[in-house]
Amino acid sequence: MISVAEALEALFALSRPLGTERVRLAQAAGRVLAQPVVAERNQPPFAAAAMDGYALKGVEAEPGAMFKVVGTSAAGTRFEGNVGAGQAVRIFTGAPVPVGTDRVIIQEDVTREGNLITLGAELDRGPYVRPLGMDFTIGATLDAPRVLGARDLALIAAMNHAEVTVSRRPEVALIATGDELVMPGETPGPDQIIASNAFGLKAMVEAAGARARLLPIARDNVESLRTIFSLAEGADLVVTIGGASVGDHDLVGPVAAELGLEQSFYKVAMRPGKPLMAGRMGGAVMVGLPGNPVSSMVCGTIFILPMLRAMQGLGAHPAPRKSAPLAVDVPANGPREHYMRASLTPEGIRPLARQDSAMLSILHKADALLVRPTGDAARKAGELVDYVSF
Ligand SMILES: Nc1nc2c(c(=O)[nH]1)N[C@H]1C(S)=C(S)[C@@H](COP(=O)(O)OP(=O)(O)OC[C@H]3O[C@@H](n4cnc5c(N)ncnc54)[C@H](O)[C@@H]3O)O[C@H]1N2
Ligand code: MOO
Repeated sequence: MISVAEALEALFALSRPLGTERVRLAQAAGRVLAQPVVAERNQPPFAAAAMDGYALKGVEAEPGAMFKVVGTSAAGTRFEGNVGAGQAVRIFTGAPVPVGTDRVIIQEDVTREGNLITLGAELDRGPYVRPLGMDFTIGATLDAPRVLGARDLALIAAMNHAEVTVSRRPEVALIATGDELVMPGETPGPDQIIASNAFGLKAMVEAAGARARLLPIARDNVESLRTIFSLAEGADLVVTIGGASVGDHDLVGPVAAELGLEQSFYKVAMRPGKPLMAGRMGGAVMVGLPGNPVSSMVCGTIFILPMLRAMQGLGAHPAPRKSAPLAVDVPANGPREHYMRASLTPEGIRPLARQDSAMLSILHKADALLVRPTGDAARKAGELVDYVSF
């Protein structure tokens, strides 16, 4: 059995970065920016008013001073003239500050009669002028790679780009296997259960930028598995769920081998998730997840998500870890790296009472996976331990 770190290395070796494509900005949220974005303009492109009021020369802004209003500068339509001594221009937020002025007096500090304004006894400090390029200037760069979020997209739009170059979304085919499974909403037979894993994994991989294809359930026979594998044609990553262990009905490995799987590894020293397999299958990477519901979701978090990030050009990095003090004592760990379902409390991280890899209700309560290294000694409450957040 190989270690989790070795398995991840092998998976990264299989996960080549996919190509890139251009997408409209409105479709770019959540995508991975593949090329830097460079500002094509200054923002603001002119000195702009930050408040509604009157633009005038700052040196003339004395309490009680009077000015003649000679025009208007609105957002979108500037005042074209030159503003002389004793003159002011009515101005609105976002409008270009006229030539000859460098200060905006807010309208609350002004009384106006006809074309004459008088400044109040106490003036706001101002100057309420945003200099040209105050936000960013031509050539300012947003670096790649990065996952594009709301703030990135607002900035890229302001830089005047209608499209961006992003990594192609990984196509992920999800194959649940087992005679015991029926789809949610169907009526299970007496010995059947509901197929849940592929739904959790679909949500997980889509949140990581992939496009998921939920294939029909493959039955525990060679023909059915062959047929469903053929529906995965064209995917970048084929993920099977279940049928990975050593039982007579665990046929995923043999059928995948018959279909050309070049196996990279089988079995990892981790708990849950031991019977994990992976390899290259034609143009795709194949990962065989264990069927136990918690095992498949933990393996999704620890292996599939980092692979999807690597495929999208974000680099080969394990699931990010943080550390927290233990809220309780924990016993020594065995020979497999243990990802314990745990909750983060004000007292520290606390493993949940039951750790059976079949229990989705426990996984659902957990907000962290407490990582116990292989052969780790017993640990006391208060000792710092690593965890992976969900
Ligand atoms: N003799 C041994 N038995 C087992 C070993 C072993 O080393 N020796 N390993 C155990 C471990 S650890 C795991 S994990 C499981 C994984 O087995 P498989 O990957 O072959 O999974 P299945 O047997 O198909 O299913 C296990 C369990 O999960 C349920 N399941 C499967 N798919 C789904 C799904 N899509 N949605 C919900 N539940 C699913 C299935 O009904 C079983 O209850 O093997 C141990 N055995
Ligand atoms: O490896 Mo299994 O996933 O412990 O239940």
